[in-house]
Amino acid sequence: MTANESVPPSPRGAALLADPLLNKGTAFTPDERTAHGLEGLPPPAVESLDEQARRAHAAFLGYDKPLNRHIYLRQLQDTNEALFHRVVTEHLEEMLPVVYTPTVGDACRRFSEIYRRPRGLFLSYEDRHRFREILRNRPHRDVDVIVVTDGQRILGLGDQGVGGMGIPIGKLSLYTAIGGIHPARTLPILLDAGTDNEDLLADPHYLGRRERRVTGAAYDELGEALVSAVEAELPGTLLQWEDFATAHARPILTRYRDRLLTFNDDIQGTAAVALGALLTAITVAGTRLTDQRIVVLGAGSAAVGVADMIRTAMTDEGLSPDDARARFWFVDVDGLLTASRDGLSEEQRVYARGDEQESYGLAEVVRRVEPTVLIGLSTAHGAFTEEIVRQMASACERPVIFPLSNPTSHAEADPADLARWTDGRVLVATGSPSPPLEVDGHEVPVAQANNVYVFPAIGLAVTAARATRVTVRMMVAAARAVGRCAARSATDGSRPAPLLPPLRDMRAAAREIALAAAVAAGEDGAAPRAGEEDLRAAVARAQWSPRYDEPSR
Ligand SMILES: NC(=O)c1ccc[n+]([C@@H]2O[C@H](COP(=O)([O-])OP(=O)(O)OC[C@H]3O[C@@H](n4cnc5c(N)ncnc54)[C@H](O)[C@@H]3O)[C@@H](O)[C@H]2O)c1
Ligand SMILES: O=C(O)C[C@H](O)C(=O)O
Ligand SMILES: [Mn+2]
Repeated sequence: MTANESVPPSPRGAALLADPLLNKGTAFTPDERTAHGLEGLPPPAVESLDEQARRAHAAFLGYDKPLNRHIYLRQLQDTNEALFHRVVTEHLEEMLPVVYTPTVGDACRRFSEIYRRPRGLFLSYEDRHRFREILRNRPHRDVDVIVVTDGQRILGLGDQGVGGMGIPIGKLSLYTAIGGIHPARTLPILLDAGTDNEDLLADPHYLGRRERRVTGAAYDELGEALVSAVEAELPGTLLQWEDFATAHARPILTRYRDRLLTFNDDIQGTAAVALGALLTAITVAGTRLTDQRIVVLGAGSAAVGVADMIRTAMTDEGLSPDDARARFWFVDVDGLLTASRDGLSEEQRVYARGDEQESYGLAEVVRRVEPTVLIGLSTAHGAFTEEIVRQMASACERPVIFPLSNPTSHAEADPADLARWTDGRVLVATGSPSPPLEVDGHEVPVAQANNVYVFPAIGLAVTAARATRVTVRMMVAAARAVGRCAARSATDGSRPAPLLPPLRDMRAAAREIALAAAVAAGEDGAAPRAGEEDLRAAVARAQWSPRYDEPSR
């Protein structure tokens, strides 16, 4: 800071209580209350953070509906960040479905109705020439992680316009609660390109641009305006792309992955968690990755991203690229992807079958292929029917079935049905949280194969290792680390086994996954070289635990 720039005065009194990063509420001590002009403002009781957290948890439980619990927690976050994160961290299993998927989907749908206070930045197409200036209005100077969406493909719910802001906010809450990125160093961004959702366009309360989405060159200009503003104003910040429609997701990633520190969570984060869960599943099943026959329902950016990473792992294990490709059958809304189909993108064409002429539907593909693995990223609720699952299970001892579409209302199957239809032989993971299964009188948790196992760890990795790029090898290393963490908690004999580490151990798992990605970053020249023990220490240091401290602002 130069002599001419003045340090902004620390807020006092009511202004201090209104700053969620400095506010301690009832935890301000009598001395602090005197020193900062707070006497008489909070009620007389002086509480510790733990006491506040217990009271907040009781208040949370006082709401019955998940959306009301979400609103309560968001309001707590906007009032007192340390307290919010303490409560979420301590009750991760209970609160993840409320802060995040599936309830965040409702919060996005009803964004304009439940809106209370601004958070992050809204960048509109009209302002594209002034993004750098607007970025300077960000609430905090130094940012480690940005999550940006344009709201066009929110979970499986389609175009939510500015309502999509719920997703970057939710994801960044978990960057903090799990990855330990300081809340002051996170920035959610909503890129407002308009909306094609007729209900929103007609809704008098809609809070976004009431215009149709810009497309083509204008859309590309919008993305470029964001990237150049971030490069100029926040160089070195991790930029995570989230819930972009498939038509934009991959082109954006291809355009920017070698230019700045960036990744697409739906393509790469999803892939890493799916591969991690698959590696555990085949360990439990006692089979080899290179022997799997994999049917994928859905051929959007998430599905192709998952197959691409599994394919990389297969070639790492000795399969030729062509043989690895031949292990996959993709089925989308028009049926099997075949070489004779028109309109496939370059990434999809990789998986188009040359040996089949007809675009059979899923049931027929499962009958012909006898898959060992069935992955759903289709948004098609209930698409893994009893007939299909029984057919698969008749030809495979331990069918691996991952209905990964979110939220729950779009999942391809319910794990309890899968367990019934396979006599408990299924190895299952879902995208949204699922209640535990009853197997032989025991409760068996169902793994949540959601990119939440990966993105907070990637944030922690790049921050600790001072990485400048997110490389493919970093993501594959993260996936393998997810698998290792899970293998430790998977029971070998029990049916079905949990395929991912328990949510309560996620902060520890995030450190291990981050370490693996950080080591890979060094090997790839994407971060300064450092020894593993130094990196382990750097990761541990970088993981902030929720407490009252002096945030860097
Ligand atoms: N578990 C996770 O971590 C995770 C991560 C990313 C995405 N997802 C979920 O994956 C889903 C898809 O995401 P995307 O970005 O790839 O979406 P997308 O809209 O780009 O792709 C959907 C694909 O499914 C196909 N499809 C649609 N209806 C179908 C049907 N009835 N039968 C067969 N195929 C059908 C479409 O043809 C398309 O190929 C979403 O529900 C999203 O929430 C989950
Ligand atoms: O947001 C999630 O829960 C996972 C994933 O990013 C999705 O788009 O479904
Ligand atoms: Mn997503």
